[in-house]
Amino acid sequence: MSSSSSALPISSPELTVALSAVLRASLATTQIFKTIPSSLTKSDKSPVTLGDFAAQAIVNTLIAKYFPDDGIVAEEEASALREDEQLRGKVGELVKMALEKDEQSLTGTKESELPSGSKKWSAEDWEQSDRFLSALDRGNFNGGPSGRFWALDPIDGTKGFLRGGQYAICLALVENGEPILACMACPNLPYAVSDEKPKEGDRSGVRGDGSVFIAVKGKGAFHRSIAPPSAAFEPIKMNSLSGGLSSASFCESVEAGHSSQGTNARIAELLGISSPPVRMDSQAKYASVARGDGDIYLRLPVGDGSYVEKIWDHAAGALLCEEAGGSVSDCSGKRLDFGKGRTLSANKGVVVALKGRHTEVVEAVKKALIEEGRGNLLGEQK
Ligand SMILES: Nc1ncnc2c1ncn2[C@@H]1O[C@H](COP(=O)(O)OS(=O)(=O)O)[C@@H](OP(=O)(O)O)[C@H]1O
Ligand SMILES: [Mg+2]
Ligand SMILES: [Mg+2]
Ligand SMILES: [Mg+2]
Repeated sequence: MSSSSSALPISSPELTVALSAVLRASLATTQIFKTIPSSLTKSDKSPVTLGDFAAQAIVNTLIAKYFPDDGIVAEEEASALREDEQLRGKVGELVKMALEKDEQSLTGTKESELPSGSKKWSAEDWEQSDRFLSALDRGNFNGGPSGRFWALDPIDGTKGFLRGGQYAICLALVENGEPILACMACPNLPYAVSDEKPKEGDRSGVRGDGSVFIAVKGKGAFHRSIAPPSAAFEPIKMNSLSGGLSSASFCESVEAGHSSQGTNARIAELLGISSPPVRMDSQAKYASVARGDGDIYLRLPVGDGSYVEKIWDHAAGALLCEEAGGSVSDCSGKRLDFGKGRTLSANKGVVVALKGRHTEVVEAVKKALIEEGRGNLLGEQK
C-alpha cells in the first residue's frame, strides 16, 4: 500500500520504484558515456549499445522484483548478448554495480520505504547466473488496450548517446491505453540554467547535474537534479506564451530521417515564428518543453509516413507534457493511443503545445501537410 516517501512529492509505490530504476540505469549509462561505447547494428539498421542493454536489464529487474505481475513493453531483447560472452560480461558488471548502489544515497528514499519485493529477483540471485538476460527479455510484452503495463525505452536517442549528445531513460506505467505515471532521467540535460551542456562529442558529461522528471496523471509534473539525492522535486509548467505563438520556440529531432524538418519550417512560418528550431535528440525534447525551455515539439512523419512510432518513444514524454499544461496529439489532432500494442499504429506524427494553443498549431500542421500533398497523413480528418 501507499507509503509516504520523503524523497517524492507524490506518494506512490510505483513511482518510488520507477525513480530507483531509472536512476540506477542512469548510473550505468553515465559510466559508459564517458568512454566511446561500441555499438551493434540491429536488424532495422538502428544502433544498440551496452548502455541500452544494461539500462533495460536494470529497470526490468526492479519491476520484476516489486511488481512481478506487470508486463513490460521495452525496446531491446537479449539475443545479441546470449551470443557474445564478452559483451554479456561487461553488461553484467554494469547491472551489478547499479543494482548494488545504496538506495538512499541514490534516490533519497529509505530502503524501508520501498514496497516489499519478490525475493526471486534480488541481486544475490541474479549474480549467480545470467539472470539479467531473462530480466532483459521480460520487455517482450505486447501491450494492449486493457489492464496495466510498463513502457520502457532504456536509452532513447541512442544515436545522441553515441554522438555525445542528449539521451533519456524513459519509463511509463500505462493503464487502459493511457500513460498514468512517468519517470525520465536525462543525464546530459542540465538542471540549473548555469550548468553547461556538454559540447557535441565531449564525453565528460554535463557540468553540474543532469535532470530527472516525474509525472502522475492528475497530480502534476516535477523535476529535480539527478544528484544530490536530497535535492527536492520542484513542480514544472509549460510557458504561458503570453506574447502569442509567434514568440514560441520549437524543438525537433536531430536526425532528418526521424521527422520532417522542412514541414516544421513551413509550420513555423505559418505561425509567425522566426526563431530557429532547437534540435535535440531523444525525449529530452518533451522534458524541455514541459519545463518551459521550449514551447512546441513537432515530430511529423517523413515521406509517405510509413514509419510507425513505438509506444516507448512517447509514453513518458507525453504524460510529462500533459501534466505540465500541454496537449499532445498526432498530426490530425487525435490523442495518442497507447493501447494498440507495441506501436502507435492509430496515429501519425506527434504535436505538442500548450493546451490553449494546441488547436492553432494543429491547424498549421494540417495546412502545411495539405500544401505538400501529404493530406493523406491526416486520415479521415483531412
Ligand atoms: N524513421 C524513423 N522515424 C521516426 N522515428 C524513428 C525512425 N527511426 C528510428 N526512430 C526512433 O527515433 C528515436 C529517436 O528519436 P529522436 O527524436 O531522439 O531522434 S533524433 O535522434 O533526435 O533525430 C529512436 O529511439 P531510440 O532507438 O530509443 O534511440 C527510434 O525509435
Ligand atoms: Mg527511443
Ligand atoms: Mg532506445
Ligand atoms: Mg533504438
